[in-house]
Amino acid sequence: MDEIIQVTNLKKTYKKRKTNELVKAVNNISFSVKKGEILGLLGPNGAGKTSTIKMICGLLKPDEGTITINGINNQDKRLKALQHISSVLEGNRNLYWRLTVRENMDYFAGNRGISRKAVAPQIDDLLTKFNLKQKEHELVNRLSRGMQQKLAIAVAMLAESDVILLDEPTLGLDVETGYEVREILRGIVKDYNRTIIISSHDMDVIQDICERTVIINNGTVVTDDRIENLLRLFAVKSYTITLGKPLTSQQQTKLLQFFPTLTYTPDTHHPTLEIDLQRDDEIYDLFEVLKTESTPVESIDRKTVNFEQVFMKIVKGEAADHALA
Ligand SMILES: Nc1ncnc2c1ncn2[C@@H]1O[C@H](COP(=O)(O)OP(=O)(O)OP(=O)(O)O)[C@@H](O)[C@H]1O
Repeated sequence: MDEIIQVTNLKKTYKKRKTNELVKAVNNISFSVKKGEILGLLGPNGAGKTSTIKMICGLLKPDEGTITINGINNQDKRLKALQHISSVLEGNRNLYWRLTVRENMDYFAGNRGISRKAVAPQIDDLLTKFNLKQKEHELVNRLSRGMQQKLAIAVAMLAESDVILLDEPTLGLDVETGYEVREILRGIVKDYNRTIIISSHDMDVIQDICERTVIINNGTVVTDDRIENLLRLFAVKSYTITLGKPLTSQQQTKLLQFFPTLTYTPDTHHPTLEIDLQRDDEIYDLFEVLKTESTPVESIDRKTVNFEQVFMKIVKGEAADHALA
C-alpha cells in the first residue's frame, strides 16, 4: 500500500464557550500522504491546520470523516493506529522540564520498552546530530527555546514511528536557530526516510523541505499539489528585455501598437522593454518586430515567483497566470 495516511471527508465544528456560536474549523477535508513523502500543511491563521493535525494524531475527535494510518482507522483502533505516529505539537510541550536532556530521551525510549543500554548508541547519535551532546546533562527548563524544540524533534525521532507530525517547528526561533532546525529537518528527510507532515507559516521551510503541499483555507482544501508544479503554474509571465540601442520615438509607437502591455525605459546605455505576455508565443512576435527594426537584444530575463507569493495568491483566490495562456 502506497498511502500511509488517508484523511477522508473530515469535519469538526466547535461551539464558542461564551456565545455558543458554531465555528466550522474543518469542513470536509480529504487528502492523503504517501510513504516517505514530506507534506507541508499550510493555511492562514484559523484555517484549520492544528485541528486537522490534532485529529490525525488522535487528540481531537472528528465530528465526521475517517483517518486511516497504515490502513488502520485511528478511531476504531486508536492505540494501534497511533503507534505509527509521533508528533511535536506546540513546540516543546511534550518534554519533561524537570528532567535533563538525556533523562528525557531515556524516559521516552523506556516508554517503547527498550532497555537504556540498548538505546544508548541511538540516543548518542541523535544528540550529536541535533547538536545537543554538550547539553545532555542540562535540565530542559534551562535550555533555550530553540534547544527545547530540537530536543522535542529528537524525542519524536527516537520513537521510530513511520509518520512524524510537526506543528510549527520553527515558530518563535531566532533566524540562526530556525535555520539550524531547518537543516536538521532536511537531514531527517535525507537520512531517515520518514513520512513527515509539517504545518508552518514559514514558507522558506516549506519550500526548502516539502515536496507537496496541501493548502487549507476556511476549513477546506484549496490546493493539493507538488510545490514545483505550483511555482511553475504561478510563474509570472513577465520579461525584461535589454536592448543594444535605444528605440526611436517612431519605433516606440509602432511597438506599443502591437504590444499594449509593453513599457519602454529609455537609457542610453541599457534601454529596456518590459512585457506581460498575454499569450505564450507573443514573445516571438516581439522578437520578430525588433528584428525588422534592426534593434539588437542584449539579454532577456524572466521574473520569478517565490513560494510565499504563490501561497498568498492561492489564499486570496487568484488564478494562476497560466490560465491566461
Ligand atoms: N477549542 C476551540 N473552541 C472554539 N473554537 C476553536 C477551538 N479551537 C480552534 N477553534 C477555531 O477553529 C478555527 C480553526 O482553528 P485552528 O487552530 O485549527 O487553525 P490553524 O490553521 O491551526 O490556525 P493558526 O495558524 O492560527 O494556528 C479557528 O477559527 C479557531 O478560532
